[in-house]
Amino acid sequence: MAYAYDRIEKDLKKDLFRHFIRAKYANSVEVSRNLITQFASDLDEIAYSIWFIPNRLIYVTAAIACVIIYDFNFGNEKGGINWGFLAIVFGLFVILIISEIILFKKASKINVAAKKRQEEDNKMIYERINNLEYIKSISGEKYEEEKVNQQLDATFQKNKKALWYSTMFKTIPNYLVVPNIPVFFLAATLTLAKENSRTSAVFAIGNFSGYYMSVKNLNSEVGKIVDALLTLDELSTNLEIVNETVQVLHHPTGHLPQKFLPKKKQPFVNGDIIFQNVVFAYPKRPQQDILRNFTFTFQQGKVYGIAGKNGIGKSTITKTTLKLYDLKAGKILIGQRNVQEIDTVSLHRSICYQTNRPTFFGMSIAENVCYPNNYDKKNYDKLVQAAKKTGIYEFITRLPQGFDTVLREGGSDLSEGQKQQISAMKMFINDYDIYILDEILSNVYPDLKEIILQNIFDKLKGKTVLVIDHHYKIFEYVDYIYQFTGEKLIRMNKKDFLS
Ligand SMILES: Nc1ncnc2c1ncn2[C@@H]1O[C@H](COP(=O)(O)OP(=O)(O)OP(=O)(O)O)[C@@H](O)[C@H]1O
Repeated sequence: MAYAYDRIEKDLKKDLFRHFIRAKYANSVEVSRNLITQFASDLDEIAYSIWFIPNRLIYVTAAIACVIIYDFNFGNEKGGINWGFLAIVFGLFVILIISEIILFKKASKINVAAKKRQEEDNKMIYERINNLEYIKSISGEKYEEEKVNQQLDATFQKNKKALWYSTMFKTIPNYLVVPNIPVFFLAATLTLAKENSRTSAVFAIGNFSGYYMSVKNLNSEVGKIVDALLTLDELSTNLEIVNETVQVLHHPTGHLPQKFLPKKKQPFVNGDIIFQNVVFAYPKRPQQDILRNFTFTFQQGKVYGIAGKNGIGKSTITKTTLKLYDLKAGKILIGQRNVQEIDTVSLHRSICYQTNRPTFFGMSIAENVCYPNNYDKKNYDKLVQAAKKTGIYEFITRLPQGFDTVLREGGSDLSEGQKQQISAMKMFINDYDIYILDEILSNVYPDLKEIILQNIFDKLKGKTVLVIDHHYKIFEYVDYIYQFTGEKLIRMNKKDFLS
């Protein structure tokens, strides 16, 4: 059993662009990593263009010169034009040009395919990074930065060697040296042609066939090289990706480009949450089962209040619903789908998880509130409304940048109550299927909390809502109240409970 993000981490180890994750944090070693990658990528581009442009020119010019010289030589010897020889030469030319065209087409095809593959890889990696970010933010777990950085450094050193090896011994020779071998033959032919036309004819044929062979070899080599460059373990030689990294690094909010975010999709048909014989223990304490053969159905559209002793496992019910951890046994289904099979980002897009300890990314208030969707300025009015409903509008408008104020990572520049109010804005901006409210607004003063709760529960009508709290006043808004024991949720009489 492992933390969900540990699992994702493991997957990421094998990715080409793993170092990318940390590149989001400026001033880190990743900046230099990316610069080296960019350099290598540029070099590759240069080598590629050199091979395709000047080399072609040299060949074609030299080959035409060669034909003219040979023809003159033969013609002079035999007292006329040697049509047979000329035909052979032109025949070879035709083969050469056709092979050039095939090669060019193939190379372009490979490029298109490679680009598509890279885009897919990028998308997948961005999704995973996003998942990781979610899990970090939602679980409140501290990401093991040191450990990850050490791993990344080791990987980077390994990759650096692989990169230089590839550049020095694969890319440059393949693109520059190999195609120039026939040029040497061509030069030799031209020199010899002056002295001995028969020898020169042999050289001419040797030259053309040599060239033809090398083009043919390159034909397959191009594919292999592009592939080798792309699959270089955990390393990006792709300029586009590097540019994206640079964009991410330079973006004041450091968040991921929208095009790589997974499209919003409905991961389940309704908001029923079904726990089936769930056994769960935290990975750090595997012997201590918190959920012990727990079975329960939370129905779509109902509001549940969950009470219980400290440490009994109320929050654990919600954390397992969010797929933050693996289960020891049993299943959790949401709208008939096993949560383990639902993509984490889609799952978290459909579940609004509010706690008394909200965390924030180092991006603007507007972006934090809209996250994981991108903030669209068209939604400004929605933001204003949400801020008013959560009683934080005055505070935000007093900030010089208002909703565009960039928060410190974690939101350390806000008071605890303000964090909870800003986080609660999410409920008025985005539409979710399931809402988990775990001791929300615990630091907001009682009168304001009352107003905000009224607004929240007005908004959440018809949604599945799980409310966990020790301040039972919030349970006035719920349909059912349950007491959690670790094994069971025991239904309480609402009136008696609240009196
Ligand atoms: N990340 C973790 N690793 C190990 N044990 C944990 C972790 N998080 C919680 N626990 C343990 O799991 C048990 C249940 O915790 P949980 O947070 O679900 O309780 P709770 O009922 O919500 O408590 P409270 O009302 O105090 O918030 C506790 O004994 C806690 O110590």
